[in-house]
Parts: sequence; structure tokens; C-alpha cells
Amino acid sequence: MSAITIALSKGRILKETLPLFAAAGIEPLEDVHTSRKLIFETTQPNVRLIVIRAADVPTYVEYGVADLGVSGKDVLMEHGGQEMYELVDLNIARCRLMTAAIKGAVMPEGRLRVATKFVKVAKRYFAEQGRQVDIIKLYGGMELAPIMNLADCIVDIVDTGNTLLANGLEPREHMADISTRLVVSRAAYKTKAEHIMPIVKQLEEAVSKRD
Ligand SMILES: Nc1ncnc2c1ncn2[C@@H]1O[C@H](COP(=O)(O)OP(=O)(O)OP(=O)(O)O)[C@@H](O)[C@H]1O
Ligand SMILES: O=P(O)(O)OC[C@H]1O[C@H](OP(=O)(O)OP(=O)(O)O)[C@H](O)[C@@H]1O
Repeated sequence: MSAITIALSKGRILKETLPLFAAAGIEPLEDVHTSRKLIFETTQPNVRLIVIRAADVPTYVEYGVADLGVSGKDVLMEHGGQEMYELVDLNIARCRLMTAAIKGAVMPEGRLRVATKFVKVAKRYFAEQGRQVDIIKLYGGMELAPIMNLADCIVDIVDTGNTLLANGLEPREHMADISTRLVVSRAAYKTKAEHIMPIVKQLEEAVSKRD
């Protein structure tokens, strides 16, 4: 029986997470990229990995089902988890959360139509500024919304800016710097500290060696 369960985000983050975990002495015993499995034993007999959708990681950690999790700051901000702590900035999948609009477009005086998958973050951001908005929930390809006049602007991840440029949009307001974080469930932090802290330390060392 594994003592520690770590939830990893599939996709973009996973590719950068695995080398970091390998440097910290934790390697899955099977190829995570080709396997259809969701649970992986590792080279540390007391550590197992679960590999799930990025947006689901905070849920597993919050409920204490996973002791540790690897999650984008954007996902954590949107989830708003109470039952977990951020321990380490893994400094991978770095990007920015921004508003963007069609190049040169003037925003309306009244209510702003904002398309995003970051509904809670966007609501909070515009409320803090006292701006009236209608949030339109999308699941991807946010850049299309202003082009099709579904929205006046979007809230989305920007890295190189190529996706915005390719669609005739421009970045406007910088909302947050994003990177991937190691989070721990409150329950595990209390009851499994002696198992967790060595892993946290190994990961911290792997991050500082790589940076
Ligand atoms: N262009 C980017 N450059 C750098 N980091 C990014 C970029 N896009 C997203 N990220 C970061 O990587 C995380 C995961 O992104 P990814 O595209 O793999 O998943 P997703 O599309 O949000 O999730 P899913 O595929 O499960 O719907 C994001 O939450 C964000 O923190
Ligand atoms: O500034 P850039 O370097 O162009 O990166 C930004 C793009 O990356 C992300 O999308 P992703 O590629 O993850 O696709 P998705 O829409 O399926 O999430 C994000 O939603 C932007 O569209």
C-alpha cells in the first residue's frame, strides 16, 4: 500500500513535471504518456502518482484523496481551494493570465462581455475594478469569441502571444503571473508530514538545480 499519493496534471504540465520528479528520485514504473492507466507506482515504493485532467487536481487534493498535487496557478486561482497549501513554485509552464481584445478595438462604456474558462477569476478581477461584466463561459479557443462578436474581450493564458497575434487580437491587462505549483492537502500536511517533507525537499532541490 502506497503511503503518499501525488496528483499530476495531464497535458502540457506533465511533460515538464516528469523530469523534475525524476531529478527528485520519483519515476513512474511505466510510460505515463503511452499507458491508459491512471495510477502509477514509482521507483519510491511508498509513492504513487495519479495522472488526471489539470482542472481535477485541486479537487483530489482538497478532499485529501491525493496528498500532494501539481497544478497551474491559474487552475488553483479558479478552484479557490480552502483545504490545501501551496508549498513550492515548480517554475514550469510559466505564462500570464491576461485580458485581450481585437487589435485597436474600443471597449464599450457599459457592460463588458467577457469570454473565458476562468469564470471565477474574471468575476473577481472585474468586480475589484468596479466594472460591470457579463461572463460567457467557454472551454477553449477563447480567441474566437471577439472575432465572432460573442464577446468584447477574453481572459486567457498568454505565453508567446502567438495565438493572439494569429487571430488579430492583442494583450491588454496583465492579471497574474502563472506557473505550476506543488500543493499539499491540509489533512496530509497535518498527519503525513514526515513522509511529505522529504519529497517536498527533493523537489525543491530539483527546481533550484534546474533553474
Ligand atoms: N501557452 C502556454 N504556455 C505555458 N503554460 C501554459 C500555456 N497554456 C497553459 N499553460 C499552463 O499549463 C496548464 C495546463 O495547460 P494544458 O493546455 O495542458 O491544459 P488545459 O487545456 O488547461 O486542460 P485540459 O487539456 O485538461 O482541458 C494551464 O493550467 C497553465 O497553467
Ligand atoms: O501565447 P501563446 O504561446 O500562443 O499561448 C497561449 C495559448 O496557449 C493556451 O492554449 P493551449 O495551447 O493550451 O490550447 P487550449 O485552447 O486547448 O487550452 C492558451 O489558452 C492560449 O490559447
